[in-house]
Amino acid sequence: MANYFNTLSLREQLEQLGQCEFMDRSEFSNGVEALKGKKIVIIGCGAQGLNQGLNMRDSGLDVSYTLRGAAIEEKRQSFLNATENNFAVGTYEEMIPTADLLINLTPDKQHTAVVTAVMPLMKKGATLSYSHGFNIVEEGMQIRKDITVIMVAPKSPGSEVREEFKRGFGVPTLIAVHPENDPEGKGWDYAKAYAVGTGGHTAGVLKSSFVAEVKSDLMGEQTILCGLLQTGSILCFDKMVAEGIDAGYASKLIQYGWETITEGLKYGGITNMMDRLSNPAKIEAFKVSEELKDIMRPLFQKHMDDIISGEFSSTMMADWANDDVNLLTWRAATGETNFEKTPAGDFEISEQEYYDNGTLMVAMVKAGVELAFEAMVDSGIVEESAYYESLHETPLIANTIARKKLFEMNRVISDTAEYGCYLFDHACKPLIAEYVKNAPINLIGKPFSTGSNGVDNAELIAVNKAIREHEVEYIGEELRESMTAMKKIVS
Ligand SMILES: NC(=O)C1=CN([C@@H]2O[C@H](COP(=O)(O)OP(=O)(O)OC[C@H]3O[C@@H](n4cnc5c(N)ncnc54)[C@H](OP(=O)(O)O)[C@@H]3O)[C@@H](O)[C@H]2O)C=CC1
Ligand SMILES: CC[C@](O)(C(C)=O)C(=O)O
Ligand SMILES: [Mg+2]
Ligand SMILES: [Mg+2]
Repeated sequence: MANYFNTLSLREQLEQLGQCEFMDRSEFSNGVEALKGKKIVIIGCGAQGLNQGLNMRDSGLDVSYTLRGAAIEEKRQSFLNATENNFAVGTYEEMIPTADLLINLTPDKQHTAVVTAVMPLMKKGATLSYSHGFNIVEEGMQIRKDITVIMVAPKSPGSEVREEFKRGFGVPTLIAVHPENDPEGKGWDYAKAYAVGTGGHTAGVLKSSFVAEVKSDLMGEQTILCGLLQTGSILCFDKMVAEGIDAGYASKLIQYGWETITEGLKYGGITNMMDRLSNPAKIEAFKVSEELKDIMRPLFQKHMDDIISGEFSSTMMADWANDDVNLLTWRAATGETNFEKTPAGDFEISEQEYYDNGTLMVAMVKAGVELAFEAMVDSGIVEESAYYESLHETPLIANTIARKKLFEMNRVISDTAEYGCYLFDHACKPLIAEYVKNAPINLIGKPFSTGSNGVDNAELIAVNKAIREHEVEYIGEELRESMTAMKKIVS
């Protein structure tokens, strides 16, 4: 199998990378109709499998699960996830021949083996769905020609796919139909109905391509969504402790701080997050973010370049073939960091204090969102997609850190995201460690401005203008207009 993207001509690559159309809510007026009465079978009941299935069942669809034999015999967690939620579960042989829509929600590393095993059992004319297109795009998986191949990719961890749905909202979702596999022309109707079933249409759906989803998803998860939150957590914690701040306080400020400050981001973009700071802190955070952007820009660009060229996927697949040695080593090292090992202390921290004492964290988020957005757009990824993959999803990942720190984030995200997160973190930490170490103490753990809140008018006006005029702010304002059902998480 060859990397599918690399087999395309440059013209085709650019065409597929740029495929992205924001779908008006009226396009979902038929709701889940196209899948009503169809038999939906999900393979795997993990982070996405369980939560997508719960949403789809609540939306009136007929959902059941198939698991590999050993998972059923040994009553593994995936079996318990499905049965404790009263879903029917069966072996591949029992369930797959009955499926009209078979949804592959196993880890990406397993896709070639899983799809090879299930394909012969699929009935003629059935549909196969993915929530991430790595197997098709980076591994060049070939699917039987009578089978329709679609993708419904929530831009969110599985846990938040469910939590947002229960709040009456959803998560932005990319849908696609594989151009090589749409023999009956039903792919888009199925993908649309599926996105309604998971609640994605309430947040925004992009009609995209497998290629655009894969290249943007890998970039978001490696850099701003997971990689930089990990680097920032470790370095900000060590900095505070080195400056004599109570370790329990530092641990709590970071564990819950990302969630709190990025809630401001989700509601009103970088502008709103920065507006939550005092004027002097905002001016300082702006300067720091510009300096961090200059230091980190080459790293963000390298990740984007390696993702586009296929260098990243071949490196990760080499690790898969090497028993995940890098992944497991990095995972163990993360567990040994001081941040991870220090429990959050018993401190009351108000919502505003997370901003006031987290100027450096705000600057890191601003720098990371803007750099990821810029690198994606420079590579031909459409702004809407780059926005979902950088700004909108950051708070959804931050929610997982609030639950159980980096362990929880890396447990909940996919195997590709976990690998990419560590890869970025290991390159980013040495790059910005000195900068963070030498930063003034009042950038983190203490309020930036303790005395006067006075600032120079001209400087404040220039900073506000620069913040508001970044492209991510324009597209964000437009996309957030249709997010009328968005609900508050941090109160
Ligand atoms: N994690 C996330 O939040 C996101 C994931 N995605 C995509 O969704 C897909 C699923 O990822 P995710 O939910 O993280 O996966 P998980 O690792 O959470 O789930 C794995 C499930 O697959 C089963 N499984 C594992 N190995 C095999 C195998 N060899 N054969 C059959 N079943 C297997 C496991 O069951 P058992 O081991 O018990 O057999 C378990 O039920 C991926 O394509 C991912 O990129 C997309 C967006 C976000
Ligand atoms: C951010 C990681 C992700 O892409 C996701 C939750 O969207 C994943 O692969 O887990
Ligand atoms: Mg993703
Ligand atoms: Mg991903």
